[in-house]
Amino acid sequence: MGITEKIAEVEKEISRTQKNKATEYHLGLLKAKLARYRVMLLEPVGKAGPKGVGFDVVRSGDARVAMIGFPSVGKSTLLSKTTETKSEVAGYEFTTLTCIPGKINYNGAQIQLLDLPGIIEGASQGKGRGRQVIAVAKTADLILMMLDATKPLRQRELLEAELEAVGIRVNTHKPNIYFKVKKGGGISFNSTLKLTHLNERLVYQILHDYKIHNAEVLVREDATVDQLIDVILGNRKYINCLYCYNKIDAISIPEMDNLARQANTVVVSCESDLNLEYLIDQLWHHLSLMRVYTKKRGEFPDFDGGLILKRGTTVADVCKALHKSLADEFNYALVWGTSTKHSPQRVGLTHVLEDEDVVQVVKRK
Ligand SMILES: Nc1nc2c(ncn2[C@@H]2O[C@H](COP(=O)(O)OP(=O)(O)OP(=O)(O)O)[C@@H](O)[C@H]2O)c(=O)[nH]1
Repeated sequence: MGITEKIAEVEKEISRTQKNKATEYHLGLLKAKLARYRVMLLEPVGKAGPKGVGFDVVRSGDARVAMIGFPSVGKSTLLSKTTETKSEVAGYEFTTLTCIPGKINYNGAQIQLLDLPGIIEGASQGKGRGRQVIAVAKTADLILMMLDATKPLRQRELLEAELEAVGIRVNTHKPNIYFKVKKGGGISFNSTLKLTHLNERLVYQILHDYKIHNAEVLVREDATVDQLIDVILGNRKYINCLYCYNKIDAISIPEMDNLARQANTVVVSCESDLNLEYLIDQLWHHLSLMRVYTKKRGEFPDFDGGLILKRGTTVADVCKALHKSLADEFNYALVWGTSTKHSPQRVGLTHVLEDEDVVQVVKRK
């Protein structure tokens, strides 16, 4: 029996099994098995496929957004409406796969938008080009899930299930579980709170299933079996996802209102140019980007050449971005903006900046 058949069989058994306290243990083991098979399918050992070639798009700009969605949801239309002129959009063609990168300029940042065509369906089953596409999706700072507002809501569930199956976790945090494989000493299992999904026996069995006999496990949240498996496998990617419903020109206002109220969701019409600016603004926010302007003593801030940084950036990061030795010569910085009580305020290297702050670095004499 091939891996795909084995996966199908375990999936069938999981869906057949009723979910209750009595079956929790059995289900946990099935999930561990399923995750193990999926890893075998997606990351085959040996030289199953050309590594590093086939689907490699040069990273450019300040952030990368991977757009996924079923065919004909309007991905190409969005790309042509929001990104730079077609002549600058290069097509990367590798066998059957074409990935089109476009560039969005917003707030002085360059955001690379990748159109990963028709990708994801069947990717978790190891079908065709899926594997390389997933590798690219995993390098994204944000996933933009394009959905068709005129189609049933199930499309979102299908795409989410595919992402889940290939090890991409969206809009969630890394489980708070400490896990370390050891050379000896058996398995030590502890938790800092009462667990409702995991117990010692189940954790031992799952680790046993992965042929891990010596390890330290410390669970610091009421984690599920799936979260434990994610931590054991260790190759999960936690990426934020923005849901974009296109074609709102073709649905009623109450329907649109319903969609727009969902979390992390933007509704647009690419064809009628509705709400596209808001979509780009939301991309910027979900990417957690911010601008910081620098200023020399006695001069106006350089509002054209701002630095694009991740939210949570400190003065030390700005120094690093400006010059590698600047932090060593640093005396103090003056900051104007919302991160300070007064403007300007004298701050040190650890001061956390906010969007549109102006920074003047004063070096030691
Ligand atoms: N009503 C409506 N139709 C749209 C809108 N945006 C795109 N379409 C139509 O949807 C169809 C598919 O659009 P594309 O941009 O080619 O979709 P795609 O997702 O790139 O499709 P693939 O290349 O097959 O992956 C086209 O006929 C568009 O005219 C929209 O906002 N409203």
